[in-house]
Amino acid sequence: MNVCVIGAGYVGLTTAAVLSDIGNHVICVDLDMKKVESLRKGSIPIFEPNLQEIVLKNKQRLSFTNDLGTALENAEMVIVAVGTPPLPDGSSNLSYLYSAVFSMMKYATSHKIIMIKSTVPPGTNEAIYQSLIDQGYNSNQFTLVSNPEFLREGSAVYDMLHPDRIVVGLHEENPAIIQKVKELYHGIHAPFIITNYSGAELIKYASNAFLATKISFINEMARICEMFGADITHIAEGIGSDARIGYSFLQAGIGYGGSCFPKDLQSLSFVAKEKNITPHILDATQKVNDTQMDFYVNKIMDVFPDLSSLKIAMLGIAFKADTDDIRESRAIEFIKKLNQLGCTVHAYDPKAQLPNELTVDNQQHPNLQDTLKDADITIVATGWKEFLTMDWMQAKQLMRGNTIVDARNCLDKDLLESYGFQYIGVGRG
Ligand SMILES: NC(=O)C1=CN([C@@H]2O[C@H](COP(=O)(O)OP(=O)(O)OC[C@H]3O[C@@H](n4cnc5c(N)ncnc54)[C@H](O)[C@@H]3O)[C@@H](O)[C@H]2O)C=CC1
Ligand SMILES: O=C(O)[C@H]1O[C@H](OP(=O)(O)OP(=O)(O)OC[C@H]2O[C@@H](n3ccc(=O)[nH]c3=O)[C@H](O)[C@@H]2O)[C@H](O)[C@@H](O)[C@@H]1O
Repeated sequence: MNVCVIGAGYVGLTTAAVLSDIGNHVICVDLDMKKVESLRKGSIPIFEPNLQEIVLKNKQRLSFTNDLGTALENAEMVIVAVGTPPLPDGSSNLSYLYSAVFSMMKYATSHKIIMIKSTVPPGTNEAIYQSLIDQGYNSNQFTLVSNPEFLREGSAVYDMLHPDRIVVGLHEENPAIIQKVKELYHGIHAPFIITNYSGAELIKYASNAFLATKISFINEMARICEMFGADITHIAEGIGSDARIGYSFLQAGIGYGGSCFPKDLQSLSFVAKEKNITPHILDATQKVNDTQMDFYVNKIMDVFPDLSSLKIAMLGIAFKADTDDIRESRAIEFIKKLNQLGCTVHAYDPKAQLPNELTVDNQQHPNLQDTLKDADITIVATGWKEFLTMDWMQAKQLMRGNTIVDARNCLDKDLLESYGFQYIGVGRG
């Protein structure tokens, strides 16, 4: 199928690459000239495992442009994957989405299936549909389909090739369009869930909210574990072995970050409150997440009441391992908090960069050795494999102090203690 993807970010670029890999002809359009130029040269502007390879492999079927008109010429389907970032009041900024949909309709000279992949609050697809009708477009010119995306950064290519489900939200029953969506994803095996627009929108929000709630739940349990000398990793194993609960998303730590969980929970809470529903669980989930950082900071300050003269090494800047994305990164929040307490932080990440505003008070190093040298405390804020497998005995020799803060509960506590480290995790007995 001939497809146009609007937006070449984490989702748009992965979508374009994977759809071309399974046989579609894809033109990906982005407003960002630099991004498009770099993609045309075969260079991927983000770090995402296997994405570079798949883009290069499919260059016969995958191209990039800034010109929406050209991108639309032969496209039967237009997939919209632009950002829907949070506004200060917690609601979603839908201006990029509206702008993308309405500018593409101005250029369209034939019927287009418009597939909304961006994450949007319930009611958005219906509102877009109505706006298009109000502006005089009709069903001979467009069919609007909601198709939320469930990929994770760090495994985006794999997730898109192996989804647990493909959700399709429609305005009304439309077997021909369902057939087209199946054709688009030909070769990808997953159950199709067909629903209406708000059903699809809410499946997406509810999935993220449920996963975030699992994280806040285990973080709250970790706090309780500390009071009773229990180890949260045993609790996670014990409850996870119940198939009704499952093992995933039960890793306690510094809380969830990233460009989606924080914004999607805020946005869902916002629309619920607008409809006079009090979102008790969503609010509690966010409250636990917002206070988890202080829980760690207080534990550190119990050991070091004055942090101001200490050298702190921060391993991990990205919001999680295997990505360069620093949006809503808890590691960055941690650094800001430590700066407020008078510390300078020496940071290292295999792929992510400190934002400019933090390079005034802190330093980023190109390797672990320089970061750890003479550190009083080392904080592991992101579970990169490099940190899990590094030689901690050597790290101890490089450091001045012997305190390890495991902000992801991802290290071997017993091994570190046997090396003479003082280990601070959360809920570790
Ligand atoms: N990042 C993720 O892991 C996931 C994100 N999502 C959702 O997907 C959407 C996109 O997220 P990301 O890819 O992370 O965003 P992003 O910020 O990485 O990429 C968005 C891209 O859209 C481009 N853009 C904006 N307006 C445009 C327009 N009118 N025409 C052409 N290009 C335009 C921007 O220049 C940017 O390159 C969001 O709604 C997000 O919530 C859903 C699942 C996973
Ligand atoms: O809508 C989205 O954007 C995406 O959001 C998440 O994906 P992502 O944000 O890439 O990363 P996750 O692996 O879900 O991690 C999110 C945050 O939770 C934290 N986390 C995760 C799991 C866990 O057990 N504990 C925990 O603290 C991570 O460190 C990270 O900060 C969802 O997992 C995807 O399904 C969804 O498509």
